[in-house]
Order: sequence, then structure tokens, then C-alpha cells
Amino acid sequence: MTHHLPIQHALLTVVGVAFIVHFVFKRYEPQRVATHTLLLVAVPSFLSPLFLDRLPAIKALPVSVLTFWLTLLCSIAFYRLSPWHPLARYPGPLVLKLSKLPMAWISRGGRRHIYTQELHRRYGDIVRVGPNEVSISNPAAIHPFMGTSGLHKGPQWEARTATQTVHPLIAINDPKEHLRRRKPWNRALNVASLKDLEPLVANRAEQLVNLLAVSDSRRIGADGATNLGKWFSWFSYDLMSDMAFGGGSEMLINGDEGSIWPLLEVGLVNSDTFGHLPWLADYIRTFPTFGAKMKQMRSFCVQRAEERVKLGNISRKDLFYYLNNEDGAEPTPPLPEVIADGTLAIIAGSDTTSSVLSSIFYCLLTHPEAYVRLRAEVDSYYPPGETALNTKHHADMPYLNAVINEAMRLFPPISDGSQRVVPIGSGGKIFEDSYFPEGTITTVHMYSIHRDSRNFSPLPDNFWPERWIHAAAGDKNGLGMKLVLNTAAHFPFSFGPANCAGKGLAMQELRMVVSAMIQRLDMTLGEGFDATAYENDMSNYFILTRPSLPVVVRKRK
Ligand code: HEM
Repeated sequence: MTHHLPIQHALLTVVGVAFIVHFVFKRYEPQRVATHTLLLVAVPSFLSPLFLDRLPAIKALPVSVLTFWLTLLCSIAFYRLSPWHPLARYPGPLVLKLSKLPMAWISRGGRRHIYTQELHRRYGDIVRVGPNEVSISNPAAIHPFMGTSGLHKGPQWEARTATQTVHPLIAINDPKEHLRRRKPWNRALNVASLKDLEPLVANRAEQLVNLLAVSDSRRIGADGATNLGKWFSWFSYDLMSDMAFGGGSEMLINGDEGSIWPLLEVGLVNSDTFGHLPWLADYIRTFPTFGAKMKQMRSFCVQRAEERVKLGNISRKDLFYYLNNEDGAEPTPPLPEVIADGTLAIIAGSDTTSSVLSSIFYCLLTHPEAYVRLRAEVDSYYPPGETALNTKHHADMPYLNAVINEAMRLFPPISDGSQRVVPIGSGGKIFEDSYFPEGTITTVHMYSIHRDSRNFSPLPDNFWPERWIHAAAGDKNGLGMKLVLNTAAHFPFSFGPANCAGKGLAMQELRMVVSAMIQRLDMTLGEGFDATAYENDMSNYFILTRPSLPVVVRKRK
């Protein structure tokens, strides 16, 4: 008599194996395509013969695979929603506790910063925004999470940088290695080096103002307005090319002939989505069509970096001079390292600065009283005959710096902040009365903190540079209302040893361009400009994009 395995036994075996596979995923977090295929496809297929006694071969395979996957999904969902999950005590929407896919989808729409701010308003200062991830909107977390004894960089860069053989500085999560790679950046952008870089910035700023001052029919619409945002993109790209690659780009003159900005922007949308799904890294490496736009962007940047390497030691001390250790301060780094960081310079250095410049002029042009006040300050520091490109007064100009701070408070280019992770082997992280176990991904949410009335009040959502002036004067109640300005809650360049390496350069650029434009140009918004539409169109793909900013520009009389 032949023995037939009851179908219940076959089903129970498959369910049991699915539980074991869940355990393997939870414990070891396998990342390779081959391991995924083995665990998710080969294992249930291998179990399908158990059903052959009761089912035809054509049905045995789907029954085995579906039972396996359904069990696995239910087991994962049950665990993630259960009170035994280590992040169970943190509130958040159900769908985000279940999977990172919904947040990847929200990011694709470019509104993650607004969505996360709404989550904080609804759920409080600590919100669970992923199965294993929290967002924090308490500025007291900035120091312990991002400072010297803070956490390591999070996994958001895994898939984003999957096309590179070597991680760029921003993606390095081992603090020792990060420190080593950060050294040339610090040498390149310290106070003394910034002095060397000053003429490069001044030349490009001068060129920008000169070109804006002449009416160029190719770039002006029928209403006489030009898109200022585009000019800032061209300016910052040309400048970063000068800095990082010894020149080679003339967008200010030729426009974006090679459609480089659209390429960078589409690449950023994809890489922002992939940032939520680090396990996709190996898929991107394995399948050529996966992340194709990102790869196109990457190879364009790599090509630029390789061209600069071929030039060898040029006399000017640009950023590359230091990245390539041409100053001889350290051993020459391997070429892929230099290329990875040169590529980072293009994205980190150009998109961010042009985003802030657009925001500054959007704020000034929609607040004419601030524009007039800034112009008076520029004129008083730089009377006729003196160029505002000279940096000698920039750091001391209170209103100029208040305008820049305020624009970056409202529209920080990296609005969602930079992710960190509680290191494995650290025993976890305690913050106030909260505990975050090893492996918890955290983000101190910049946009929420910058617009929170507990940190900036009154009118946290309004452009009001005067708040910085009053606060600096210690004038907390003189306005007939309580003024709150928590400088520790303003961190557009992030915080700690892995903060923005280009902060000094960025501030130099912003102060120079704004002062020179205000000194030499008259600007008004194009007819029919809709400020609400402008803000609604500001999308965030890790870096805040710039909608069209039509401005009528004339040489100042
Ligand atoms: C207003 C303009 C800019 C803003 C608001 C800005 C902001 C930021 C932020 C928030 C980060 C993330 C830091 C972290 O992970 O904690 C960052 C990283 C970085 N930025 Fe900037 N950035 C600006 C301009 C620049 C410029 C001009 C450069 C020069 C090339 C630059 C180079 C870098 C580099 C190299 C990193 C990686 C730092 C590291 O991981 O150690 N940035 N930036």
C-alpha cells in the first residue's frame, strides 16, 4: 500500500519553512540577489514535490510558492505590528510600520518633507516612519544623534551609490574611514583655502551679474522676465566645474546645451526613491536596466572626474588638487576614491547652492520691504565705486546673514536631513526617556524642526529676517510678543563630524552672489507670478528643486 502525505502535512511543512526563512531575513538581512533568489524562489519550489501525492504537477508549484509567500508576508506583517517589535512603542501610520515601500512612493512625489512634518504634528516628536526607522523632531536630539559621539551614517546611500565601486564621503558609515576621507575635504575648504578659492567664486559671480545686466533676447520671455533659477543652476554648475575639475563648463554662456541639469534631476528622483530601499543595491549592480537614469548620471560625472585626473597637477589649488592629494600632505589616494568624491562635489556643491539662491530671491522678491532693507545695507557697506564681490564685510553684514539664515530655515535644500543608524554592537541609544535598539535608523527631521513654533516664533512659516536681528540684540519681548529663536535648532548644513564639508564655501558663494546682485541689479517678479504655486511646486528629491522663478532684471541705475 502506497503512503500518501496528507495535504495538511505538506502545507504545514511549507508554513514552517516560511517562518524559518523569516527568521533568517530578520537575523542576517541578506542583501544579495542570489541569496534572495535562493530563499524566496528556490526554497518554495524545492518544497513543491510534497504536494505531488495530492495535486497535479501543474498545481503543486503555485500552491507551494503561494503558501510560502503568503505565510512569509503574514509573519513579517504580524511581527512588525506586534507589541514585541523593538519600536512598537513609537506611534506612526500602520502602512509605514509595515514597509518602506509607501515612503518610497511618497518620496517619488517630492513631498516627503511636508508629509513627515504632518506626521510629527499628528503623532509627536518621535514617529515610526518605517519598520525599523524613526523620525525625530526634537532639536535636543541633534547633538546626541549627529555630534562627535553620535550615530553612524544610515543605509540610505547603499542603493544610491550602488553604481560606484567606492563610496563617496557622504556615504561612508565607518567613522574611522570617514575621518580619513574627510581630511582632504577639510584641507580644501578650510579658512586659508577659501581665500585661494575666492577669485574663482568672484569671477563666476561677476560673470553672472554681467550677463544678467544685459538684455539677452535668447533668455528672456515675451513678458521680459528670465528664469532666475536656471541662471543659478548654470552659475553653480560652472563654478563647481571650476572647483572640482579645473573648468570645462560654460553654461552661463552657452546654456545647458548637453541637457546636464535634466539628467542630474531625473537621476536624483531615482536615487531618492532607492534611498528607502537599500536592499535594491545588488539588483542595481546586477541588472543593467535597473536605475538606468542614475547610472547615466553617474557615468557623466565619472567622465568629468576622469578628464580632470588626466589634466594632472594644474597650478591652481582647486578642490581636486586636495582630493587628489596634489599638495603631498597624504599618500595619493586610489583613483576610484578621487573620482567618487569629485562626483560628489558636483551634486553636493551645485544643486544645494543654486536651490538656496533661488529660495533667497524668491523670499526677497515676494517681500519687497526686506529687499529694500538689504539693498540699503549693501549700499552702506559698499558705497559707489566699491564692489560688493569683495568679501571683507560679508560676514559682518547683519541683514544679509539674516536673509540667508531665514531662507535656509524655511527652505533647507536637504529638508529631510541626513539619516543615521544606531551601530550594531553599540548596545543601543538612549535619548531622554526613549531607547533605540541597535540597527534603528533615525533621522532628525530638519524641515519640521526649522518650522516648529517651539523653536522659531512668531510666524514660523513666514519669511521674517528681522527675527535674527532681534534675537542677536537679545530683544526677546520688545516687539510686544515673545520672540523665540533657538539657534541650535537651525542646522541647514547638518551637524557634527559628518556635517556639510562645503559650508564655508557655500556661505562665501551665497554672500557674494546676493550682495553683488543686489548692488548692481534691479529685480521684480514677472507679471502674474503665483507665490502659492511656486511653493507647491517645490519638490524634494533629497535636494529641494527650484520651480521657475520669472524675474525682470535690469541694470541698476
Ligand atoms: C547652501 C549650500 C549647502 C547646503 C545647505 C549643504 C548641506 C549639506 C548637508 C545637510 C549635508 C549632509 C551632512 C550629513 O550627512 O550630516 C551635506 C553634506 C556634504 N556637503 Fe553640503 N551643502 C551645501 C553646499 C555644499 C558645497 C558648496 C559643497 C562643496 C563641494 C558641499 C559639500 C558637501 C560634502 C562633501 C558633504 C558630505 C560630508 C560628509 O559626509 O562628511 N556642500 N551638505
